[in-house]
Amino acid sequence: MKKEKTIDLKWVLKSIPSLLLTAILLLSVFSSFEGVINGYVLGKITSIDFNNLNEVLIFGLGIFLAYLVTYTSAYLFLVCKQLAIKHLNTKLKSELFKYQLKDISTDTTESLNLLTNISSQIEQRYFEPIFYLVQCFITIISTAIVVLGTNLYLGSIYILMSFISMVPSYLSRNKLSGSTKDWSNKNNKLISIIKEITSGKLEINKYSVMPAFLNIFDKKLRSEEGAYYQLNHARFTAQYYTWIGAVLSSVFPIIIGLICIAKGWLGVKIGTVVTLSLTADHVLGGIRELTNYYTQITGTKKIRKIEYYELSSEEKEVQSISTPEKSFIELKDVVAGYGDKTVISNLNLNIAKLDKVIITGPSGVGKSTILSLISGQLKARKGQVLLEGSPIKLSDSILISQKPWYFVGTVKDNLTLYQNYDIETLNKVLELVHLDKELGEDPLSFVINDNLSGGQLQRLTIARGLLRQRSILLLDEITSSLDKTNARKIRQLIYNLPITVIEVAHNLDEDLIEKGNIKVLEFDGQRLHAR
Ligand SMILES: Nc1ncnc2c1ncn2[C@@H]1O[C@H](COP(=O)(O)OP(=O)(O)OP(=O)(O)O)[C@@H](O)[C@H]1O
Repeated sequence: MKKEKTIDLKWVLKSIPSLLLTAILLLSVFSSFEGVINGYVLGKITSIDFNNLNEVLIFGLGIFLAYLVTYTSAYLFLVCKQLAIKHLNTKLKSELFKYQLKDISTDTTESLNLLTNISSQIEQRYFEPIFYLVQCFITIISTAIVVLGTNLYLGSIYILMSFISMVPSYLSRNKLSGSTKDWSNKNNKLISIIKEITSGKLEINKYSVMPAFLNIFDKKLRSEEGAYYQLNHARFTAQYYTWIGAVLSSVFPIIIGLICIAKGWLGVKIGTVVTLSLTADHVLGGIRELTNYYTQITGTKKIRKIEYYELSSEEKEVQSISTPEKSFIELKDVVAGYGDKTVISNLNLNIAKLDKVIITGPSGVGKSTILSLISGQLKARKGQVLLEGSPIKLSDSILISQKPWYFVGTVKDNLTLYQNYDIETLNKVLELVHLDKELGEDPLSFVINDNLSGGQLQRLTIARGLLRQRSILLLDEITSSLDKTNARKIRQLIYNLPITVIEVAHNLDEDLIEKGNIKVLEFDGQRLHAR
């Protein structure tokens, strides 16, 4: 099921503790005086009585405290902002990782790109600007009060004209957003090719085909760098138009002010124009910065939209459908495929409880696709995949592939996945998969670190599933990377397990098939025939 999560203002506000948010707002107010404090102090100096030393000293102390409060607030604002960003980054990365884990269709490259590049882009171009935008907004209000207090009419003209500078960034936001997404896609492709080449460097060197791969790498690199250049070019162009807007918005009010002086209108004096031009610059500057931050924020719209495909909730109550008594796993008129391609059409299959079934057939006909359907990884486009009459779930089966998953850690951790199980149960499953005697005196404490064979890892994965009492074991070509002896050993083990087994295989062990009463089904791409 396709889902979407957007990192937006509501998400940001919910992620920061309210006390910290209040502190940031208050500190923004106090630090906003930075823009007007010089003008205010210089203005006041003209009205001091220099014959009164007390008044001079009180004024001196007053301005010292005003500067101290303003700049201490500016410092504390930065500290609190960074603390808030720490909260946001932690939540963002942990949520992104969570979505990546839910989404079985994404690969490692996409996950890495999201957790590193995209999250740092969101930090720098969304989280940071939000705080500066708030600070700018408050600065604009406090300076606007001073400007309007100097001359209401001309001051209003200065402020209204400053909005011209917002137009270019508003117009360029879509272009910027598109360029950001384009760069992100190309960067994704570059990371992907780096991963592919580095993981295959042994083969590449063995067959002396490095130049061809370097050529592909160069092409992707050029494409990514080109997109990065286009992104920055779009940013600078937007910035240039913003500057032009800002120039127009500061020159027009000066001209109007000068006309007012010439005509003797609105009580404007040369001093008013000078004062307004000096202080109003901070309103303008604030608006210019505000539009800049606004441009950055809107430019991240596409990368803040996280799309993921989640399997439907496993806990959801499912409606039971009546099925023939013997049927355990049932595929009913199933249609399935990938993208535009249909691989399975109207397939029917019934497997009884504890059956041991091998599915064989030509390469590429869809045998693994049948396993993906039964494992719950792939959803049928039409028809039903049922377990005892209810839709099959991801958690109903154990799926073993050629390359079993493990992590560096003890056998116990790899079995329990940090859940609580008693030692006796753990030893029992190790015994079932014959791993109890191969890993030294204390097999549960054995540390796995690239030191187990493919077959041992497959058996460890089976034990992991047996521990969780899964009733179906799905095997996808597990013996293709094992030698004959090991392949036979693992099959003997599997065929004797008290659960339902479905194996996809090319190489069959006819001896075991006969002795174990194993059913062999041949898939020709259309139907499954008993051999
Ligand atoms: N994730 C995927 N995305 C797109 N197409 C896929 C995907 N997985 C498989 N296919 C395509 O579906 C078809 C069936 O693939 P599948 O792996 O099920 O066949 P198979 O019979 O198991 O093949 P083999 O015996 O070679 O492993 C193939 O044409 C394959 O290219």
